[in-house]
Amino acid sequence: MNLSNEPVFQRATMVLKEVPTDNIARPLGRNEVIGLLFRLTIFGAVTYFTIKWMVDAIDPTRKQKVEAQKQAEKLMRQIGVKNVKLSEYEMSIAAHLVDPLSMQITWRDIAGLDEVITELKETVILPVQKRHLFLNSKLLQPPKGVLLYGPPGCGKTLIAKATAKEAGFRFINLQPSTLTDKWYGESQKLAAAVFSLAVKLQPSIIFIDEIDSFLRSRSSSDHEATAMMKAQFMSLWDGMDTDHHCQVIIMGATNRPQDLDSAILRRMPTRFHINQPSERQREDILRLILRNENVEEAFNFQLVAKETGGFSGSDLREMCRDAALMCVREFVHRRNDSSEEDDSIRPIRQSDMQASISKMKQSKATSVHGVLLHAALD
Ligand SMILES: Nc1ncnc2c1ncn2[C@@H]1O[C@H](COP(=O)(O)OP(=O)(O)OP(=O)(O)O)[C@@H](O)[C@H]1O
Repeated sequence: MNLSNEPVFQRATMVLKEVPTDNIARPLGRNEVIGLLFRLTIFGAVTYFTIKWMVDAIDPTRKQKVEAQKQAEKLMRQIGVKNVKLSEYEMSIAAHLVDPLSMQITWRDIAGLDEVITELKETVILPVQKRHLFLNSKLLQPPKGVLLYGPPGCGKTLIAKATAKEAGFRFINLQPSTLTDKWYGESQKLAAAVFSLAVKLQPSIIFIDEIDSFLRSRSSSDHEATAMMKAQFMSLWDGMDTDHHCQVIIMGATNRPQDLDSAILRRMPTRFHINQPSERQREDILRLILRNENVEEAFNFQLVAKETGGFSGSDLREMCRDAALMCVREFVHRRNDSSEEDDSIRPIRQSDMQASISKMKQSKATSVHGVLLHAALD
């Protein structure tokens, strides 16, 4: 013992002596125990909520989560799902549900893809709608994975949405970035939530546009978290595959099927090639796009189809919109220039379409040139 501190030590001993020892040794009374427990509970609760508040405050995704929750609750109400409890992660995924009221696309909105539609009806929709007919057959179960592949703008998303609408499936439009933009560890919870939500909402379609962007061939340069998420995604998929009562279909769309992981391709045995439309298909698409528009009597659809080789459905729509806008512009100029009260917009003429075709060809050539230049610079 350090004797230089002796006075301090002596004072401390005196203080201790003054404390009645029976106060320390005696058991606590009932009220004291209750009081103590009460204080401990309050202290625990305050600590818990303070820590929670601090964690929430520093979480950069908090605002997104709150928004996602509101959106999800609204959509769940719209699709008539009640009394289904969702986890926080399922809520984030539910925000990507497509509102069935806004999803009005049916087979009638798709032109030139009759063969694909017939096959989809036979292989995907019928086994779901007439389950009782297929119950005993293992061969004729609806596929758990469907791949739509082909160049951009040719109707893959349209096909997926129309399938969901016609079959009465709920449609989860999953953007790969929803899963990949998250913090480490969150991706896996979100991937699990995709499947658990789809099961809770079944029958449902999980649509993954540009599926190659997150399920591409695995490579050694993959981030550890990405590799784990991919592996987990596949095992969840397999889990669903073994459950014959599960009515969830994963529908993926890609412009680059060659980049997809072979294990993913194996899980998507039902594949549809949605190719660039042929001349005949372009004519059908043009007729569909212009069905409710004011088009001059002598309009030659066949000629337009002939002159738009290499155009996608989306190009054709843009081109028609451009031609229709020409009529509107002319109407506005006419009204500004003259005082006469002419309240009608003239029909779309062949010459408008011809001008739009030239414009579209030019813009396509520029963008191809841009892509090539980019590739050369890379
Ligand atoms: N076969 C078609 N019939 C009618 N409209 C079509 C067709 N193909 C494309 N379109 C038009 O082009 C638009 C884009 O099509 P969609 O989004 O389905 O293409 P996509 O193949 O999914 O393209 P991306 O690969 O870029 O996602 C549609 O909204 C529609 O207006």
